[in-house]
Amino acid sequence: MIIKQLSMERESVSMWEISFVVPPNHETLDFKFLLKPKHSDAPCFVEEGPSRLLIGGALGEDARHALFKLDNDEVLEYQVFVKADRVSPFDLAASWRAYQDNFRPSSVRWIPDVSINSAPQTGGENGSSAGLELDLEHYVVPAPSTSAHVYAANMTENPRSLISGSGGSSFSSKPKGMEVNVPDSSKVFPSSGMVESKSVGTFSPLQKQDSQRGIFVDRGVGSPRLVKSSSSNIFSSDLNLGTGTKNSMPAAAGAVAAAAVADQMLGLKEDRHLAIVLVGLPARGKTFTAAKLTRYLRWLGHETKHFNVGKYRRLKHGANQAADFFRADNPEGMEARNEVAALAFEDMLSWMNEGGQVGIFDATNSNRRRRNMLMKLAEGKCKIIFLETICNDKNIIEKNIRLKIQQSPDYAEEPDFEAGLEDFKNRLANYEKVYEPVGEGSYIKMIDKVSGHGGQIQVNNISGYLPGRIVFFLVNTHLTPRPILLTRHGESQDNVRGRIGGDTAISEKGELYSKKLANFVGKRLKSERAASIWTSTLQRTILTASPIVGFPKIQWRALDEINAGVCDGMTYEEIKKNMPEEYESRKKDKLRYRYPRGESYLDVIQRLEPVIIELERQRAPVVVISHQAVLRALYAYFADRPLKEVPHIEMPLHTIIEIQMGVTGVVEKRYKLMD
Ligand SMILES: Nc1ncnc2c1ncn2[C@@H]1O[C@H](COP(=O)(O)OP(=O)(O)O)[C@@H](O)[C@H]1O
Ligand SMILES: O=P(O)(O)OC[C@H]1O[C@@](CO)(OP(=O)(O)O)[C@@H](O)[C@@H]1O
Repeated sequence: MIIKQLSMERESVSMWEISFVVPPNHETLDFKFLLKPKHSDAPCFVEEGPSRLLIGGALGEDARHALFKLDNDEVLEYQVFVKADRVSPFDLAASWRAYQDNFRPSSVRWIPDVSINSAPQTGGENGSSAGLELDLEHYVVPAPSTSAHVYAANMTENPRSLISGSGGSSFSSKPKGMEVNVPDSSKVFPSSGMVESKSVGTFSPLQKQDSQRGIFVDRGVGSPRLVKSSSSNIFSSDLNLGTGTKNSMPAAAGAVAAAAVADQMLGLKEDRHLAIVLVGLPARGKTFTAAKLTRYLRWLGHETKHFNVGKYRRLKHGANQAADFFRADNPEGMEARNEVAALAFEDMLSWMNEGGQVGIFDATNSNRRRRNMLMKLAEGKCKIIFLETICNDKNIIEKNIRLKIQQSPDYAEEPDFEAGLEDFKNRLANYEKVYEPVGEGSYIKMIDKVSGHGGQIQVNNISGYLPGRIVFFLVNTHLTPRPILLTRHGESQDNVRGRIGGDTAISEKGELYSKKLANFVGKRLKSERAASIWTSTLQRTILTASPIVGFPKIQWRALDEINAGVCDGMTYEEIKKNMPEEYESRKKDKLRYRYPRGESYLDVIQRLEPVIIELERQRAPVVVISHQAVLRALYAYFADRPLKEVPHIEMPLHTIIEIQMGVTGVVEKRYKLMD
């Protein structure tokens, strides 16, 4: 679209920009121009006169000037040349929504209209018409803040003993060169982290009180009872087998699979805590892998923490240590590095002693001496599995290194990228000289997992439920970038009536969404050959998927909505009235509450584990059309949200959540196609 301003209004060019607005029946594609203040949030103005028409997907040239009456009765007149091969209904609809919302342009659903003063003279390659290609951006709505762009190492545990006031440190001096720009993870992403109650199935003080009063109804996975009773402590107290601490393992009744709980009960004491010790040269994806594994295990209900020795080093010795600090023949550097490694490991052991289950210990740990030191520290306290990441592809390593210079706090204060690069390569060379691949103990080696061929996993001396799951997870994960689109079905007839569960068809509005979704998917995945559409086995998702063509559709029972058991088909009001105890129990603990003869959110998470593994394994895009509770659980995995938040995550109808899995982790984008 080229917009030419009439000469008399030249001075307004810096103040206004033109967009368009479409009346509510925008499917007919008539529209009006919209004059938007360029640099303020003030209301915008709709063009005077009759609507313009979009004919056959193309906007013919319209010689009519666009007239805008401003508040002060001033009239602005523009000559607008439309030069677009195609104007998308999506653009127009989005524009209408932007107008509808507050009668002002939305900075979120930004409309790539052409600002008056940057209009190209003629429609060349760089002309604005390109901006009018169907632009799904118009549907973008803000996603809740996530840690997606935060360097994973910054999200790891804060050193107990290096943080002022926590005491117990072998470092008595104040950290020198204290890193100032390490974001406090709780501030960046308040919800990152763990289930604060330390329990996903053990009773919390709250539950205990309630159960004593006979109110709380626990139908956690581990509970044998279905009847309303003060049953919450049956499972968990029996399982308090005694590390002698207040958070004794296992703490996962109702959350993790029974086999894991059994392992915790029957295994040796030291086997009840697991340390996954990363091994590898710098820039081999250790922190990346550690963060991903932490997210997976937490989601499954295992208490897991990520300890990054780099963070300890930065706090103790400053962020800008040059490559020499990492030389094996620099005794001071070696001592300092071993010291912070030991400190981080001790912190991890202390946390395990307080009930922590899996510690992910993230450092190079690249020679036997260091690993021996860790094994000594772990003796009788936890089981160690080394996880080595090996990469033989020079191009990938080069890319990783460049990414590291950009992301790592080590180079945050190095303005010269090339200087940073050289220093990091020298550091790497220092590590390479003394690197000894793992050959001892229990280990998992990930070799060339990032190559196009998927690489391989080597495993030695691995047993037990959790190590087995970890291996399975690692076998299936990869870094091929691809989008995963999550959406609820279009509005169902039961949604209209406020009834939960059921298996009704979709409403008229739901049908409209199914068409819009099909359009969206067609556009978004138009260049994807191998994408697939996953639905549940319930009508409302299958019907929502039906207008989508050109992609295989798969029905998963695991994607069916939370089973509301005896409450299926009721409204929340009816449950409150007829089964007040059930209603209250759910309100109190929506995560653990299990509907009589139905499921809890924790049950849903457990049954979704194969879905997560399959989503990790797929290399092509996947569209998941499912239900509110199920999508909350899936989303929580990708967004690294703590379990306690899962039942309360907003999961609106008619909105697509796009998860991009790629080299820097998980990035989210949301599109709202309609209300
Ligand atoms: N298994 C892997 N092999 C090689 N590169 C990987 C692997 N996993 C992730 N990466 C990539 O390596 C980059 C740098 O990883 P990072 O975790 O910071 O390295 P490290 O902790 O080993 O220094 C990541 O951004 C990711 O793109
Ligand atoms: O856990 P709550 O918040 O009740 O949400 C789950 C409920 O959402 C509903 C709608 O109320 O899901 P959906 O329509 O997406 O299948 C119910 O079927 C389901 O019981």
